[in-house]
Amino acid sequence: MPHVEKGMAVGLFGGSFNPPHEGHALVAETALRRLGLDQLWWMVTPGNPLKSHRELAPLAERIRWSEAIAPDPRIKVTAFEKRLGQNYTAKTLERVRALNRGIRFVWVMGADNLATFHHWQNWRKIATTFPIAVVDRPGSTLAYLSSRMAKTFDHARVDEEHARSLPGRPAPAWTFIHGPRSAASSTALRRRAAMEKVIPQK
Ligand SMILES: Nc1ncnc2c1ncn2[C@@H]1O[C@H](COP(=O)(O)OP(=O)(O)OP(=O)(O)O)[C@@H](O)[C@H]1O
Ligand SMILES: O=C(O)c1ccc[n+]([C@@H]2O[C@H](COP(=O)([O-])O)[C@@H](O)[C@H]2O)c1
Repeated sequence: MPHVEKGMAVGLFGGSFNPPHEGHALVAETALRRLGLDQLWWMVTPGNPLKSHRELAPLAERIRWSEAIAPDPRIKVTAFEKRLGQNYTAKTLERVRALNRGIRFVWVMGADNLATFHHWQNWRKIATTFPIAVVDRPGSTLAYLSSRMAKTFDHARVDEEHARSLPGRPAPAWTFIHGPRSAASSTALRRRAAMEKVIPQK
């Protein structure tokens, strides 16, 4: 895990990054700025437990691509979940907390994940242990109206005006951050790359 100093505010941004793109970079920069973070850990997962791994590029490549797209020194690209030998976020966060007392962590994710968050292993435990920042994504702006997580923890929603206070808040506490958006997606990039293989571009 990256080195941290006591009292720091650290965002945890997990993803497949298969491949990483400008949308991810925008989420990272938005989280750093709006949450007032000292660091953002860009956590490349060995594999999302809910997604097929058929098209998943090797971890080493996803790390290398991520480092190239995230030059801000506050962004720490890491894949420590692989070393922990598991890919469930609740378990990862338990380890992160145990090994980093005195750090103010926030889980950061795109709004599309808000809609499916209640399918994650021990999702209530995550939401009652870590503050959560949800960053807007085209197509998922209204996810907070219908998602089970948002409904369950409606009482714990923090106005985005107070987003900077999120790292210090006891969970449950979550906010939805609006701002510049990017429609980029890894699926679209993989499709384009596959097309270019079939029809080589000049
Ligand atoms: N364009 C985007 N805007 C906001 N959040 C995003 C965007 N793209 C990805 N994210 C968020 O970044 C994290 C990592 O996403 P992921 O690596 O799965 O990218 P993806 O483009 O959604 O991939 P795929 O298309 O393969 O599902 C997730 O929390 C996701 O919600
Ligand atoms: O723990 C789970 O059950 C779980 C289910 C789905 C996704 N996640 C995590 O959510 C993060 C975003 O995943 P992804 O594939 O949308 O980039 C990544 O860190 C995944 O490991 C975790």
